[in-house]
Amino acid sequence: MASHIVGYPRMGPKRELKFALESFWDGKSSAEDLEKVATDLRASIWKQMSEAGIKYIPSNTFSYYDQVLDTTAMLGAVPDRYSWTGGEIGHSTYFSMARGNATVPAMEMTKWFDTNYHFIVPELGPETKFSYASHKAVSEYKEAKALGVDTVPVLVGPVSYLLLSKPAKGVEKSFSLLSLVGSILPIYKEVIAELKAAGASWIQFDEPTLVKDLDAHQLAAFTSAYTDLESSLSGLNVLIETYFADVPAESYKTLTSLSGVTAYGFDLVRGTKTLDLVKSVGFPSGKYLFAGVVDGRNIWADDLAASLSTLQSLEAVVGKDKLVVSTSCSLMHTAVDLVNETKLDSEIKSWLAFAAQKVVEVNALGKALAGQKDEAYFAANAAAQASRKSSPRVNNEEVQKAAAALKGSDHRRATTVSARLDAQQKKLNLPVLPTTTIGSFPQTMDLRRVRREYKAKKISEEEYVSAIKEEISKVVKIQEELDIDVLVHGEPERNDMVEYFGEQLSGFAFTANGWVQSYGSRCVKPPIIYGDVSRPNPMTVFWSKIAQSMTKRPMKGMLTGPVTILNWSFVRNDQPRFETCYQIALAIKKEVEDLEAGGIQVIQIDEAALREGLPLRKSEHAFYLDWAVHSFRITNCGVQDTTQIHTHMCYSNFNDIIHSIINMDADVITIENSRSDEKLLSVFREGVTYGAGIGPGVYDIHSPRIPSTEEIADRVNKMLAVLDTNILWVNPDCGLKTRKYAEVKPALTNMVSAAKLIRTQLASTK
Ligand SMILES: CN1c2c(nc(N)[nH]c2=O)NC[C@@H]1CNc1ccc(C(=O)N[C@@H](CCC(=O)N[C@@H](CCC(=O)N[C@@H](CCC(=O)O)C(=O)O)C(=O)O)C(=O)O)cc1
Ligand SMILES: N[C@@H](CCS)C(=O)O
Ligand SMILES: [Zn+2]
Repeated sequence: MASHIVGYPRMGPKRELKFALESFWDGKSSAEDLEKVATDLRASIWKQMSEAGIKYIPSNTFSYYDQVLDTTAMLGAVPDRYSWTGGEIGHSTYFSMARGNATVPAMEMTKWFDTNYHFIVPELGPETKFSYASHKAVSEYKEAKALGVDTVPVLVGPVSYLLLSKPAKGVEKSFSLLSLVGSILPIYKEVIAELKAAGASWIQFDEPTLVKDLDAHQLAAFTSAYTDLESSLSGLNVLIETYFADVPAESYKTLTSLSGVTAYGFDLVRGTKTLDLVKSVGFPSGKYLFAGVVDGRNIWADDLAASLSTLQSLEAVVGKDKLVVSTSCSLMHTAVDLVNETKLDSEIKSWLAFAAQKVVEVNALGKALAGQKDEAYFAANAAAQASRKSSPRVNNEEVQKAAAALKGSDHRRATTVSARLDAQQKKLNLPVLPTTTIGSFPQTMDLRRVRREYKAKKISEEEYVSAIKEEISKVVKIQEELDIDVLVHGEPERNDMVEYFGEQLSGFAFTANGWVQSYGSRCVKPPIIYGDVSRPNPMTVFWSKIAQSMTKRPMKGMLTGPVTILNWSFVRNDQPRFETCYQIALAIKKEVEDLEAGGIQVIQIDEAALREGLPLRKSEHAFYLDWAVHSFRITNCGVQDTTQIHTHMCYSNFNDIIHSIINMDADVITIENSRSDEKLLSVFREGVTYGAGIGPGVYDIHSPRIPSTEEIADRVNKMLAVLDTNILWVNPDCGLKTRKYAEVKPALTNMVSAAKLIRTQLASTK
């Protein structure tokens, strides 16, 4: 029985690619140095899969930055502003598109479906010229072949590529991206011809948009694209890979009717309904089913007995020789190798499988189906599954009871937001258009070193506390000098806004090397939620009280909300996500109450990831929003009217969920906005009644650019045209942790000047 891997992490087990990239970008190493690291990483991945016995090993899933950007490079679809003059796209043009350069900003980055990975959004218009400008897919295929590994080259499919693109500036309203299908297919045909000439016998097209709600026109694009490619593809086995959810029934029909396609890959972890479709509707005879039973989005060891039983039931439908065991999606969304986790305790470790271990699981399932079951391996797996189910570390009855008691009730603060804002204003006495920041201040090398040395026990607790206090005091002073109204402590004690809380909550484990790529060279280390969640001790109160003691101005307590902790962690798969979310909500509630008791009058509960956690299919939105918003309200429903609750959100595409946001019932919401002013403001223009405080970001923190006072004032004035003066706050888009002080100080100076300028104008027109 054959086995297949959809894709593999690129960063390397110790983030070798990250360090090579950053060193190259800093001019500290050459292109050859970078390429050598990349070549070695690819070789070791192919070797590992080949030695494990995987039959269908992917190539071209490596990337220097992003696979969608690689496709843009392959198609030569470089926006004019990068002044590319043709030929093979080199590092300079490629990284300029990804990161911008001294004169030109980067292309837009957005979330890859509902993952924490970001891709670079192609910008296409009627004027875009396409040409075959990156031979990466072919050269990687040849590179593997030279190492003795015959791989399956992977391409982002043409229809998903177009559906994930955005219309170039100026043609936003008038242009249909799918009209370009005829322009990009000739390039795909050139790539296919070269792959065939190089000896490829399989090709994989990733078409993940097939799991979304598609209309008839979009579905027709799949039929016409693959019909057009059919003759070029003849002689090749063609796999269309879908992932992240089930394929809707209508799309399943279209997909399985495509001619020229040999195989279909389905995510059977998040797409259990596809499993039902295969069984009830049927599967085209003679075609291969790549059954994604091993979860690529998580770190749990597979329940091999359960997967084997699923696979056996599929065998009966598609035939023994047509079933291929696979991962649910690319393994790039999970951690790399459990072998490097030397500090994780052995019981928890026995429950886990990272990418390297998942490759072994896929192969073991394939062999078991072929009658060569490794009994010892399966028995060890069954024992680990049983130990996880019954472990007292997983189950905490008290927490389960408290979480169960939450269901069915509303958990809402007793008074209206306007009454609360009045009560708070009496205490806080803020000016109109109060200024604030989102939480983090620049994370300098020194600060990272202090945290690292403390973790490694190279400095004492005393030295650590004193270094962090000094940093907080510096940040407080800067804000007072800038005359910001509501201060933050700068989050210097936090490695990451989710990992930091995970490290302090019970029911969480954390890794030493469990990095997952978030964008480019940036990685996150999601904590692992393995058991019922509780908060043994206060997590932020110590630092918040110290920070508040340094100033007379209000100091925001700074927490990450339950939905964001959930969405950015590896979550347990033995209970519904909402159960875990309610448990985290109760833990954060205790922290909120302790902050309030400690004299903190303004508490921000970040829900940066609430929007991105929205399910891919509309039919599931209402249920998610209901428990997500409820979880947020649980955290703060018990505070006094005079305690001001803020929340902050990134990715401001809120128009479709504005009523849920209002329903969160926060006193103030700060929103990332500066790249989409118009979008956000249009909601309010359309007459949505909004009475809480709101701070749409007035400048983009992702860019080193310093906004002028006039520019910020102009933005604020635009907002005042649709929002009441007494509810508007002035703040940047998001936290400042990735910026330098040389950028932050002038930008905030201009922000405060803009607020003061408009306050004066408002006072004179009264
Ligand atoms: C807001 N965002 C976040 C997301 N997800 C999260 N879980 N957290 C987020 O904040 N998703 C959406 C966005 C994504 N944005 C970012 C932005 C920046 C990063 C980033 O910079 N990541 C760092 C690692 C962060 C971290 O945990 N650092 C630790 C440890 C530092 C470390 O590993 N040091 C090295 C040595 C390096 C050195 O400085 O010498 C080591 O110890 O080996 C810390 O700061 O203490 C990154 O480097 O990629 C990610 C997502
Ligand atoms: N408080 C966090 C929010 C990031 S989304 C920060 O400022 O970094
Ligand atoms: Zn943010």
